[in-house]
Amino acid sequence: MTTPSPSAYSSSGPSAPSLDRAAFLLDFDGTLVDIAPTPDSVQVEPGLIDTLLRLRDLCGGALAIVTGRPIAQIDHFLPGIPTAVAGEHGLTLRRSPDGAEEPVSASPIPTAWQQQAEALVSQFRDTALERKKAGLVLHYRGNPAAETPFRSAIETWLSGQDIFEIHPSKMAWEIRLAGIHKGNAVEALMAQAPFAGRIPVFVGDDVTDMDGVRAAKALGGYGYLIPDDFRTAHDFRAWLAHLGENA
Ligand SMILES: O=P(O)(O)OC[C@H]1O[C@H](O[C@H]2O[C@H](CO)[C@@H](O)[C@H](O)[C@H]2O)[C@H](O)[C@@H](O)[C@@H]1O
Repeated sequence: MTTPSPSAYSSSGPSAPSLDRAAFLLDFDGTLVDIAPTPDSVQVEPGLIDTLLRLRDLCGGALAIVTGRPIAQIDHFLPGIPTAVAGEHGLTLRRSPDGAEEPVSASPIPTAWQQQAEALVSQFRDTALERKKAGLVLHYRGNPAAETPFRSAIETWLSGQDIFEIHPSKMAWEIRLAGIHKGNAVEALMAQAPFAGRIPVFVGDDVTDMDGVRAAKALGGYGYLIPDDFRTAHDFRAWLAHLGENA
């Protein structure tokens, strides 16, 4: 597939296809919202909802959020906004606003790991355990001294098995199912209406987003990372607002 030629929307910032041909697949934390001290304390900037709604209309509904968070959290922060949501780095998928989250047959995290994770975070102030469908996150943003002990504990739990993997996140260590990544979600969404036949534009900020970038580019689209392609998440959101305003 050939790379599409950019349109006039690229006047400030990286190139994008014209909105009537584009599909947007966007990361949440560090991209649509700034990184905050805790997962619950992120702030949706005034104007972002209007920007996303305008964009969704102008690109025929082809707007998806592809996040590491559970889908329910995107519903909380961006209620009714995206057409589709892929959660937990591509493990979970809801293909349409009124559709159901697709059932996932995945191994749950062993109870022993969950119990040890609870005990571990209780030993380090200002740390947190986040539970997911088939994973967990040990957050140490509030106490960086926990980084090494958290990693060591996870490595011990994971040794001798290949169902789960450790992944670095921003001031957090995550356990995920092996083989799950955002690239799968991009491919799945781009195969269905209203995304199919459009040019994917994926934007993210973290290691987990590199699979989304690769998948979008492999489909003949665009993949951008903050801070490589946009200096900050704020710059990215300004670019996004510009796309909507000039259509
Ligand atoms: O794929 P994303 O939408 O970027 O989600 C990645 C992870 O984001 C969240 O954690 C990160 O953001 C928090 C809020 O800014 C921050 O406090 C934390 O230190 C970061 O690691 C979320 O909690 C995770 O579940 C996501 O996987």
